Amino acid sequence: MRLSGVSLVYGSRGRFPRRGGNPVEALRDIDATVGIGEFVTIVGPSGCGKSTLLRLVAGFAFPTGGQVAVSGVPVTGPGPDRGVVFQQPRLFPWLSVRRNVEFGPRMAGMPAVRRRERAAELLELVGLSDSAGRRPYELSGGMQQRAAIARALAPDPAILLMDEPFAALDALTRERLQEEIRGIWQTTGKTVLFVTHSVDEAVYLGTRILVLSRRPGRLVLDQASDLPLASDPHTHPAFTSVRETIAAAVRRSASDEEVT
Ligand SMILES: Nc1ncnc2c1ncn2[C@@H]1O[C@H](COP(=O)(O)OP(=O)(O)OP(=O)(O)O)[C@@H](O)[C@H]1O
Repeated sequence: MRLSGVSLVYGSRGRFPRRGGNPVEALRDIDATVGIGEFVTIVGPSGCGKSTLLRLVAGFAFPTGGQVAVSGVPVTGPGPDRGVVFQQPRLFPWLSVRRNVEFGPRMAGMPAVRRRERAAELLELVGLSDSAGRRPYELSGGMQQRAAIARALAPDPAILLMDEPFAALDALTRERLQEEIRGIWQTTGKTVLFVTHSVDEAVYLGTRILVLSRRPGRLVLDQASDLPLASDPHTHPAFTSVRETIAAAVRRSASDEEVT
């Protein structure tokens, strides 16, 4: 995935019109390349354009400058190669968990037997096998978010885009899901782009951490993190130093100083 000189101004060129408002420059001149299998976290002050960046990769919005390309092809809209998980699970309340997971493959015309197998594999992966027949409202917030992850993975996308997926969960559930998404990433080998407000979460999960400045979002730090995957990164001495580097960059970006 490559972002080349990506800028986005809401309300310019008649796109994303803001009634009665001035154009809002959300992102400015972002250059980044994300390799296959990377887990890239994006962190930065509120309103700096993190979600906008994800929406551009998802194909829900288009840059007003520069280009977003996936596998060398410019993004022209959403596609089965990119699965999205939002802060709210957005499950279909009238469908069972299994049918929610099967929804994408069903739309893509996958035969019923294969669809069922796929849903069963994914529900096992996210630990929801026992809840396959339940409706979303019968599940806790954490379970709903697990179901949303399984649904996003159902079309077997190469890239998983996650927009603050654990922000609405209680601390304990959030920690558990952070651990689980690391496991899922290791098992599936997906490329993950993960937006978060939390420096700890960004450092815990990311093999690479991107820090955006306050609006208009510019890339002020692109930090690789080589914390060992086999162990709990929190317990690794490097965790604290990477965390401090990222936290300092976020603090500086929030106060608009340049990060060198
Ligand atoms: N459709 C829109 N029209 C106009 N302005 C928008 C639109 N969507 C977002 N914005 C503005 O663009 C800027 C970036 O928004 P975005 O949601 O991408 O930031 P964010 O970093 O994800 O924010 P947060 O961390 O608070 O969720 C904000 O100032 C926001 O108000």
